[in-house]
Formats: sequence, C-alpha cells, structure tokens
Amino acid sequence: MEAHEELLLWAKQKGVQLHGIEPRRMPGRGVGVVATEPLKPNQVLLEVPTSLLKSLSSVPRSVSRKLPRDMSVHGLLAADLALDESATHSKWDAVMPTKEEVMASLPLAWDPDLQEYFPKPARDSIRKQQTRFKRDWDIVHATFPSLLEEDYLYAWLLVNTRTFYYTTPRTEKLPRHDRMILQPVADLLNHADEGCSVSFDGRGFTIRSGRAYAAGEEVCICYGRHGNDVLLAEYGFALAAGRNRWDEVCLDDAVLPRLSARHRRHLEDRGFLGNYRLDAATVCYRTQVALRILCVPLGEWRDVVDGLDDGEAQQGEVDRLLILLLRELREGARETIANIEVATAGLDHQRQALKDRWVQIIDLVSSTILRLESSVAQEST
Ligand SMILES: C[S@@+](CC[C@H](N)C(=O)[O-])C[C@H]1O[C@@H](n2cnc3c(N)ncnc32)[C@H](O)[C@@H]1O
Repeated sequence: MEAHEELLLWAKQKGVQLHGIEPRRMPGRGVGVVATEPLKPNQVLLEVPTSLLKSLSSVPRSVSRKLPRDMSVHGLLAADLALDESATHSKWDAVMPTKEEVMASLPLAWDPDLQEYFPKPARDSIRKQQTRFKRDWDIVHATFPSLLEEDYLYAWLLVNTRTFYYTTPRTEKLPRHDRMILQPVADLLNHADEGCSVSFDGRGFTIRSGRAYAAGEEVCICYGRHGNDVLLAEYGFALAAGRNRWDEVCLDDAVLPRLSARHRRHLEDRGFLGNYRLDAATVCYRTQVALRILCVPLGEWRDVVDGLDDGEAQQGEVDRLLILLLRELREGARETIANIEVATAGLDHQRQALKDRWVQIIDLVSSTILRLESSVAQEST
C-alpha cells in the first residue's frame, strides 16, 4: 500500500472526511489530490478536525518550555517536527517528501553560487528565508545542540511549504506570516493560480471547491497570488507560461540604476521608489511614474503625479524609454541564461529550472516590447 493510502486510513480514523477526492501521485509534483467524481462549485471536499492540527498549542511542553516564549511559530513547529521521534504521526510523516527531495527542490538549500542567478524577487525572498532560518536555528541549536542543522533545515522547509494560515485569539498578536498550522491530507493539495476555498472555525478546517471539476481532474488550492519568481523561491516550482495570472517581471534592476539621487528623492517622497513590475497585460503605474521623471521637467512630472495633467503629450517619450530599458533587461536575461549554461554550481534540474524561468521572463518582456512598439508606431502616424 502506498504511503498516502495508509495516511488516508489513519486520517479517516481520526475524523478527517473526504468527499469526492483522493490523494494520488502526480508526475512531477509529488502527491496531489484529484476528483474521484464530478464535483460542483462550493461543494465541501475536505474536513480536518482541530484535534489533528499541529499548532503553537500542540507543540509538546518538553520542546516549547525549553525555547524562548517569543520564538517564531515557524521555528517552534520545525523544532517539534525535527525532534519528534514518537510513532504518533508516523503515517503523516511518511507522505512528506524526503530530506533529499526537499533539499534538491527548495532554493534556500541550493548552492549559494546558483542562488545568485535568480531574478530579484526570488533573491529577495531567499534572503528573507535565510534571515528567518538563521534566527530560528541559532536558538534551536543553542537549546538542542545534538540536532543537526540539515535536519532542522529539512523540518523548517517542510513547515515553510506545507502550513496553512490560522488565526486564534492566541496567535492574533503574531505577525500574519507566523500564524500558521500544519494539517494532514490538506497539505497534499498542490497550488494553482485559483483554487478551492479554505476556511476554519473552532471545529477545524473545511475546503470547498471553487468551481466544477471533472472526475480525474487535479484539485488545487491557491497558496497566494504569487508570481513565478516567488513560487520558485518559496515552493521550488514555477507554473507553466500562461498558467499563472499573477505572474510578473520585476523591472527594478532595469529602472533603479537610471535614477539619480535627486530623482530617487522625489520618487521616494511620493511613494514611487522601487517595486516596478510588468505582467502579461500592463506595465505598472509606478514604472510609468519613475520613467516619466527621466523624460520631462520636474514641474510637468508633478502635474501628472498630482492628476493636473493626463501626461498624454509625453507618453510616446516614456514608451520609447521603456522599450529601451526592456531591451536591455532582455539582453541581461539572455546573458544570465548563457552564464547558467556554463555554471557548474548546483544540480542539472536546478539550473534547468532557473533557465526555464528566465525564458518565461524573456517571453513576457518580448511581448510587452511588441505591444509598446506598435502603440509608439500608431502615435507617430
Ligand atoms: C503543500 S505541498 C503539496 C503536496 C506535495 N506535492 C507533496 O508531494 O507532498 C507543496 C509542495 O508541492 C509541490 N507543488 C505544489 N504545487 C505544485 C505545482 N503546481 N507544480 C509543481 N509542484 C507543486 C512543491 O514541491 C511544493 O513545495
């Protein structure tokens, strides 16, 4: 019997209820959940009772009382997972990806030389994870010196990729990202850009279909409105091109170096410094504002920002500058791919995942360039 089938028997005995779904091995994405019959929108698919949640309250006192009271929930749950040698959760533990799989798929555990090739939002996310992991590990290592760092990292990454948002009177005061719990079976749901609804109350979690499903179709939840850079950095995968409505390309590395200290000050004063993005349909307003400051006198720029002028008269100039920057960005992306091709750091599939992501970025940038070129051509006729 497969581990996820044994998990199901255990979970059902403990009160988990599944309606029209079952876990199944999915090529390329570990275990997932599929519809076993046609499903209607808003149908209850899964119920997990509170008694089965691993939460701040369920961490045994033998672990929690040795750690500081202000330890992150993330760090505490990871310590519990890493130190738990009881058989209580053995059926659940058996379906989790192995340490080797986790270390190979999640960028926090990749060779630091390879991490440098990620696009900026992914690098930023990896850096944040590093900071949070180090803070938790320093505390746990001092308290449980025999625990190995790689075993704690494995547990910490499982928590990072498998928890659900959960707020109770006890967790309300914590930062939002730390109000987390682990739950069996629900943690087998893979991600799609739109998915089932997830809700909880005192009795437990309920997952309902967001739309109709055909029998055999994979049922997913949405881990958040993340672009592929963040999905790759946090969860170790990117959705296929055209399958992620939240995907975007960060333009900061192309725009910020162009801005003088004075420009930066003006943009900062108005809240427009950094976080420049494009998606499949548009280049964000922030980018338009930042590029406009490079194209027009300051007074005219202020009028547009203040809504006193629609800025149409200089839009062609802004678009031409944008095209130039996007071509540079595309060239930089091509160079990055060439550098990854000769790099030896990391594993083949990690380098491939990075190259695939850069190809997606090039495609998104190229279609934006085409769109802008045709609107600039129309303006000049
Ligand atoms: C909450 S778990 C989901 C269950 C997981 N597939 C398993 O085998 O246990 C999250 C992990 O599943 C994988 N995953 C989730 N959605 C995916 C998708 N759309 N494509 C590829 N992998 C996905 C990633 O490895 C991610 O870190």
